[in-house]
Amino acid sequence: MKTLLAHCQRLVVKVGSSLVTNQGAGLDHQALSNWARQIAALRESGHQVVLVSSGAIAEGMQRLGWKARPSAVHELQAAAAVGQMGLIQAYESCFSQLGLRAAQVLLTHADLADRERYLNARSTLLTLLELGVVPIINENDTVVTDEIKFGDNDTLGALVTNLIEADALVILTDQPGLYTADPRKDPSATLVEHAQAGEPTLELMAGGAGSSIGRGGMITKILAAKRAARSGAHTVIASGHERDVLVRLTQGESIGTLLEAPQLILAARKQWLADHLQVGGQLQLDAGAARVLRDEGKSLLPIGVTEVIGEFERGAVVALLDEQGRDIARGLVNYSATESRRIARHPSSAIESILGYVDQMELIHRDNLVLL
Ligand SMILES: Nc1ncnc2c1ncn2[C@@H]1O[C@H](COP(=O)(O)OP(=O)(O)O)[C@@H](O)[C@H]1O
Ligand SMILES: N[C@@H](CCC(=O)OP(=O)(O)O)C(=O)O
Repeated sequence: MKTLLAHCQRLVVKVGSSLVTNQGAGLDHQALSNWARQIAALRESGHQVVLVSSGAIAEGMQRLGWKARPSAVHELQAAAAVGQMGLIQAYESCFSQLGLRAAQVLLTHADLADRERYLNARSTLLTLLELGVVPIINENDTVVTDEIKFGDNDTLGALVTNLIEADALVILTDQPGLYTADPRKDPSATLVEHAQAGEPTLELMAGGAGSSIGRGGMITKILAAKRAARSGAHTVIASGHERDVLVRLTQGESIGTLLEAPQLILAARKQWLADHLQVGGQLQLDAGAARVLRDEGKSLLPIGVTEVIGEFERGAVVALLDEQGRDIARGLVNYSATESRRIARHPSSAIESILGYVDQMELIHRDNLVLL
């Protein structure tokens, strides 16, 4: 069990408001530089890390000189907009001192529910990781209100985990992990070291936030672990104050609470693609394309498509038909039906001259394709 995280290469690390701020008084710069140093060490050891960080509202309150968290949503949104500047400046300075580039990415849950935006966010994040950049994500609080009311970046962490198919979600908070009851209220509560993500009993243990700074509490972390497990990712809930917590976790040490995903990533993703999305259209494949997909696990290139059936947007789920018309696979398509029709039967090298731009060389990337 100890070694589970040791096998995880792509990680989403989420740090909550309760950690990022210094008892509510602005940002804890020492803590930020500490995580940046650990993330730099992780990159050195070949890991890819996306950071989901809260703290915009807390920092905004400090900058605006507000003593108490406002209850009016528009004031929270204003504070988040002011504070996000400080948050990202602080990270930028920590990472640049370590010779690492960071990038700011603001997302909403709705962005990730929209297929086209989902694919755009996915390819941007994966490109940033390939470039060795550390993406720092927060909610785009200006355009949403639900999240800000519940203060729940845990869910965003899980959605990002699903989006980039991370191997693990590490949720750092102000407690050593999940306890059998809220330890602030029940001193006899004990630490849960290991459980299966999605186990219903976990939800009974978790209470709301313990401080006036954090909002979601443990329940959002438990639900985030359940969601992360849908794409096969394990979740660890641990204290952000624990020395070298990220480095030690990836070395296989058992710290905090490990919520294990029941399925392997590919199996879970397969299930998700096969179960959760309706088919927007169909692509008729030639015999060669059907064979390499089936036997060699390749991506689908436009040259192997003979006909495009239906109307769909980029990011739609389409069915892939073999020469006999059998539905052999599902996949998320990188081009709309109109574009797909134009590039079908052509080599990928011709995409740019036909469409005037290239998004991806594949019509459907292998990672977004499941054989039935
Ligand atoms: N079963 C539990 N185990 C641990 N902490 C719990 C539990 N139930 C509720 N909590 C509370 O959840 C808080 C962490 O959530 P929150 O304040 O929202 O943090 P964050 O800002 O890191 O998301 C803890 O400080 C604790 O008081
Ligand atoms: N996006 C906002 C609120 C997010 C939030 O409070 O989340 P969390 O403390 O992680 O449960 C912020 O950065 O302040």
